[in-house]
Amino acid sequence: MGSEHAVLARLDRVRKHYGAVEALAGVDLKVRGGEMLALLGPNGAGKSTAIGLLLGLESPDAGAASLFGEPPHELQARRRVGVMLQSAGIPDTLKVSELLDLTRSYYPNPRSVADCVALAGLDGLLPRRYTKLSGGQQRRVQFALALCGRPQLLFLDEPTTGMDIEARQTLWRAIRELVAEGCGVLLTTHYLEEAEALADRVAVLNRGRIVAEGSVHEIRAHVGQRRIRCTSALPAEWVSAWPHVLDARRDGERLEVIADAAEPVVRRLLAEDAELAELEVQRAGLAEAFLELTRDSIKHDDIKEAA
Ligand SMILES: Nc1ncnc2c1ncn2[C@@H]1O[C@H](COP(=O)(O)OP(=O)(O)OP(=O)(O)O)[C@@H](O)[C@H]1O
Repeated sequence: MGSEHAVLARLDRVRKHYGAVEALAGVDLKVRGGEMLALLGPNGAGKSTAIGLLLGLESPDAGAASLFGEPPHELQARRRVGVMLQSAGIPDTLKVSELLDLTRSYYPNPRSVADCVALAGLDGLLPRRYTKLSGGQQRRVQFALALCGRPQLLFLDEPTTGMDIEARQTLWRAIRELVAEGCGVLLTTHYLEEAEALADRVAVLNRGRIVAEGSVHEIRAHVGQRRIRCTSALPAEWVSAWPHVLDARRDGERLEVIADAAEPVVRRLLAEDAELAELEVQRAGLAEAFLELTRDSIKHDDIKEAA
């Protein structure tokens, strides 16, 4: 295996409790070079805890965390990492240019200011005071600070929260460029389209457990749901009561049906409505897969807890 896909960070059977809360309940995770891993999960699933352990900000109760094969708190390992966390802890009296110069000075071979500005979309922001920037602009500066040391591994904890579409697309472009250069990226996000657009692999965390892991395609394939769209006058409430139909809704003339099997539903749609047109059947997206996976595991846990 080339160094490109070497494992840069890993959790091995990691458990972490906060009092009675089991934040991670035996998690295995690997982040490789030249790859983006998206860590998805509902609020409180354990995503930030996993990142905190990989960065050495927290210690596991059991199992092991490692960064470049070393304990994560080792300075040598941490120098090779760029981090964008939800709480930034940035000194707020400085201008953006001063923040960038200061952070670049920590690294032996930093990226040029011009590169950082281009990658993070900081045009016009360098002379501005960090505290006076909008939330989305501050996130862009945090991204520049995360990448200015030429990290081999980037941790991005909900990086695009508060960004407008253009800023989000600039960040996506930059992330793709960094991954193509061989950087490993661990991304957490609540925007599933972000994971769908960027991730090579997805791990879904729920209640401290990995409930699914694989490519976006594999995660989608985990669930058998199909999305059926057509132009039809059939009432959505009626269709939603048919066998195999999980949900049906109307958007103007278009009827959208989520089903656990496409063929019987399509046959009945065609039989009930001779005028039906523009029929499309798709595998459901990551959002549906994610909801189903996390819903199933909640049910599963509830059953186990009740037993
Ligand atoms: N320092 C702490 N003290 C006590 N409980 C904590 C602490 N940090 C996290 N927890 C709890 O551990 C669980 C996992 O939290 P974590 O922040 O890792 O979730 P998350 O997946 O990052 O959530 P979000 O999407 O809301 O950011 C939650 O129940 C949370 O309340």
